[in-house]
Amino acid sequence: MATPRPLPTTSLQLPDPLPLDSGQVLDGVTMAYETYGTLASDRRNAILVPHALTGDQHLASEHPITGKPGWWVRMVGPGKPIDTDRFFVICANVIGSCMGSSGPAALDSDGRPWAMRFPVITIRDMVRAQVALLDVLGIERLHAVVGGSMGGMQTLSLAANFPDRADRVLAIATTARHSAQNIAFHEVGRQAIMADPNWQAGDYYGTGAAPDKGLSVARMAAHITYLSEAGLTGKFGRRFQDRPDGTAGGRSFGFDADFQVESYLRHQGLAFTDRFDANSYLYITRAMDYFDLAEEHGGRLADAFAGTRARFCVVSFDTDWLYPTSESRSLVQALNAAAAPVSFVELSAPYGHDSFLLDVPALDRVVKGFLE
Ligand SMILES: CC(=O)SCCNC(=O)CCNC(=O)[C@H](O)C(C)(C)COP(=O)(O)OP(=O)(O)OC[C@H]1O[C@@H](n2cnc3c(N)ncnc32)[C@H](O)[C@@H]1OP(=O)(O)O
Ligand SMILES: N[C@@H](CCO)C(=O)O
Repeated sequence: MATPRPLPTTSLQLPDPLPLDSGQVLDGVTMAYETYGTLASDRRNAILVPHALTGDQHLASEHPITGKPGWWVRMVGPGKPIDTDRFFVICANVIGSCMGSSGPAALDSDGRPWAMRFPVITIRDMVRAQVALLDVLGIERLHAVVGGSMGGMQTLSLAANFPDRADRVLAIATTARHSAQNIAFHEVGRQAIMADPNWQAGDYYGTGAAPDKGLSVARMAAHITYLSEAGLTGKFGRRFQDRPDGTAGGRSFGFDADFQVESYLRHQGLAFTDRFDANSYLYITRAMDYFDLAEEHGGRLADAFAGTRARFCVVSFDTDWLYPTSESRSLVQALNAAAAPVSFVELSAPYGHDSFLLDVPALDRVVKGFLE
């Protein structure tokens, strides 16, 4: 199958100041985004794909830092479930992130990095920025909005706050509210970053020493939550890591990475620091923790969807303990109570929360079917 041909990453400045949930207003917001496929003359074939916590606009194109394929290249492209021969697909880096859209690592109008002067943002703020981008692109109504994890939160927020903007809403491996456990894991990560002496209250840009140790530990802890016990056992079990000289590993009676799973996590943590900014990690995890769609709409989740005319599809994975199926069921019940048309499927996959990024053919079928 042909590789999708994205336009190169583009960025633009939103024409109007962006009002934020905090009460602040963000001026001169930059949105970095990629598009795939061709916009139909009636502009009705657009699909917005918001990304997850550490994702970016490189949905189906090579990542410029890691050189790896885009994070959903298996899902998006010609003939794929999100078929770029039919649909015009838009993926924008969320505000607060670090791949070109406005965020703590970007420069303020005074030419200095925002750092911790960047306002605290919410999922709804991210969505406001994406809707403003759609306005600039002249897309009034989406064929669909599709996202997993934090991308799924954005699909729900868009449906709730901009009910006329999407015909279909596909929310995968997500939740309508961050739980105490979700917040707790994020707090461990944030504390690891802020305890790193290189963090310097967020003013580390240009010092040559970023809080990589803290960010790496944050990612290690978070990465465990994206996997499943069975997945980790299947991949590594209690096997020892070979030593750097190639000899068989074992108990070192020290604190090297004796076990493969330790070595793997250290690798995941370190690799993450190459592509992600520690302050962005603070801001985006905070936005996720604040996410509570019911609270935003008077306390009853069904009321969040009162004005929607979209069709919904909710997908969970049986091994996802971060956003378990029970949370998807609550979401579906709320959609039912709002009389919104919704289909729901719990898919079986061994990989845990990150199953939505991996090879799960049943997910491909659900996505393709729902977009028809
Ligand atoms: C939705 C969005 O917006 S995208 C989100 C952002 N993107 C991501 O989260 C992608 C990063 N996450 C991952 O890669 C996640 O691990 C997954 C679960 C999605 C990918 O799973 P898999 O493809 O099965 O990869 P896996 O988890 O086995 O990791 C492979 C990596 O671990 C390394 N590794 C495997 N075993 C070991 C070990 N014993 N010691 C050290 N490193 C190891 C591999 O060398 C490989 O490294 P590389 O990525 O630098 O090439
Ligand atoms: N692993 C993905 C999903 C987390 O929810 C990410 O890093 O964004």
